[in-house]
Amino acid sequence: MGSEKKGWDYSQLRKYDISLEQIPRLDYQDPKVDELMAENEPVVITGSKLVKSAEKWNLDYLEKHMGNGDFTVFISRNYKFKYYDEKKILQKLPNNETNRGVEFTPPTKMVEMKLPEFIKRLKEWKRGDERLYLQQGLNDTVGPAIVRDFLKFDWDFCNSIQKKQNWGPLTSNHLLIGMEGNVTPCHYDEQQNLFAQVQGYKRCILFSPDQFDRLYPHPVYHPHDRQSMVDFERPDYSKFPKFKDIKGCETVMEPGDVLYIPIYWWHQVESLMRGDHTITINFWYKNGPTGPITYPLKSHHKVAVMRNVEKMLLEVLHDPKEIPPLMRALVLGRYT
Ligand SMILES: CCC[C@@H](CC(=O)O)C(=O)C(=O)O
Ligand SMILES: [Zn+2]
Repeated sequence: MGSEKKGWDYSQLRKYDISLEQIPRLDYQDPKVDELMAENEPVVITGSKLVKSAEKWNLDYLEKHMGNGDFTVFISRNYKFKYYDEKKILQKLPNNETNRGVEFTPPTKMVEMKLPEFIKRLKEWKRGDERLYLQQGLNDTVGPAIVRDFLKFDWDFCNSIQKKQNWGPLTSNHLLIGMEGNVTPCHYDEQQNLFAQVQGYKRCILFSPDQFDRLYPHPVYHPHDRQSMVDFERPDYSKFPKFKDIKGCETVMEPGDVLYIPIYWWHQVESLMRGDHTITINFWYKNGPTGPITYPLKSHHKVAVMRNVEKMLLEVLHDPKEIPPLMRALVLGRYT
């Protein structure tokens, strides 16, 4: 996959003991793109003009035109930005009761920051400093120039995909400005995703939903729901033995590339080390109505079933510790 002529090389990729194939890279006019997407298979779509109007979005342009709004910035003491759901953290409610969350220390701080401050900290960053990752849903607080660029995205291109693949509505576009070396650890989302690279190089490592039992997601009630418990750089094979058999695929995104990340597909995303900052715009879509059910169920349907079983068991048992003995009694010696 190394491609010096394209401005990056292997030394900028973090090293993992994982077998990875290449995600196909196909021109946006290639009919095979639609076939792969229809099969919920990832594909890098090249040559589209989806975010061409944003190719001029360098830091100076953004500072000038992004407006004076507050942007959501995550701050990490290391290079990882593992997502957590605040609503699942034990919280004191106004009436001194608590929600049904869990004790949890967030691994990153989430702050609201003006863009000039974010850019200043990005430019002044040196090794050992806290890392920053701007992750902001694009909304109408941005300046008119950005709105103009946004309106000039190739909406015919993504709307035609949405229609062909029978997806639900576009729910959001997130602007992602990451520092070189930042990593979003392995997780899955419950939406279809067109992941459009605007500036810099981003490595995307993907795993099919059928790798669920090799990636050990946190329990559904945990703030790190949907996130893998496995630390790719130092996997604990005693706790996560099946991770040894993990099989995935990867690509290094270049400006202009659009990666289709299918719903429920695991992905880990890294801004190349010793690269420049990266800018990405993602397009999250609700999934469309499930087509005709065929048996055995597809792996992503089984993930949805497992999530529902977990939620139901938590609802009726209340205590997560009651789940393993009940599931063992239900399965062992009876279904095994
Ligand atoms: C907030 C979204 C982060 C992104 C990964 C990355 O670019 O670091 C991702 O996981 C996605 O687009 O689904
Ligand atoms: Zn994601």
